[in-house]
Amino acid sequence: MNFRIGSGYDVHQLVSDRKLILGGVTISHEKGLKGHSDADVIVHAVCDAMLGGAGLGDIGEHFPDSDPSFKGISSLVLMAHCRHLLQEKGYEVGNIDGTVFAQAPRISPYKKAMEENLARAAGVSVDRVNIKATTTEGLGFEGRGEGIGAHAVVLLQKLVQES
Ligand SMILES: Nc1ccn([C@@H]2O[C@H](COP(=O)(O)O)[C@@H](O)[C@H]2O)c(=O)n1
Ligand SMILES: C[C@@]1(CO)OP(=O)(O)OP(=O)(O)OC[C@H]1O
Repeated sequence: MNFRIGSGYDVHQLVSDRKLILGGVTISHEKGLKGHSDADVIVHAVCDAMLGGAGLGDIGEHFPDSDPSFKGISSLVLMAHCRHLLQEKGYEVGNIDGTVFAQAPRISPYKKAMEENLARAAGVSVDRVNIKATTTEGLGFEGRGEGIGAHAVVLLQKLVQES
């Protein structure tokens, strides 16, 4: 198979005593996301899409939250590891499309920096990464500012064998 596709979804709770890190960018906000790692919800969704596309399970299976070595870790480090797992299966990232569901803060000023960080971790050029954001029009847990959700789709392509 030359191509495979994966999807990922994640949610983290917004709490007062944490930094808000999205796509590897620290964003000034009164609350941050709670988690064992840096709780970078969009990177987690991308990791799950990478792993799912390759038939490699999910992020919690590879990086359990019971493991102290992952406490506070940058999720971009976990994503770079996912890239190596894909390589071992003979795949590389084709493109990444992700969506952040957040009533606040405004994500658009940070999208470019997020795309650059994700591209670096995936080992692809930045034109292969797209990050979108949407409010939920005040509805649901994201709309009430209780948490942030993220969804991602990742295309995987077969690595070209060098002759
Ligand atoms: N946290 C967010 C949410 C949305 N945006 C940008 O606003 C535009 C409109 O969003 P809707 O809620 O009406 O879908 C859209 O272009 C989003 O990129 C944002 O920057 N931060
Ligand atoms: C990333 C990991 C690992 O530190 O922890 P969290 O930051 O809590 O994130 P989550 O999306 O709940 O699950 C994956 C985890 O095992």
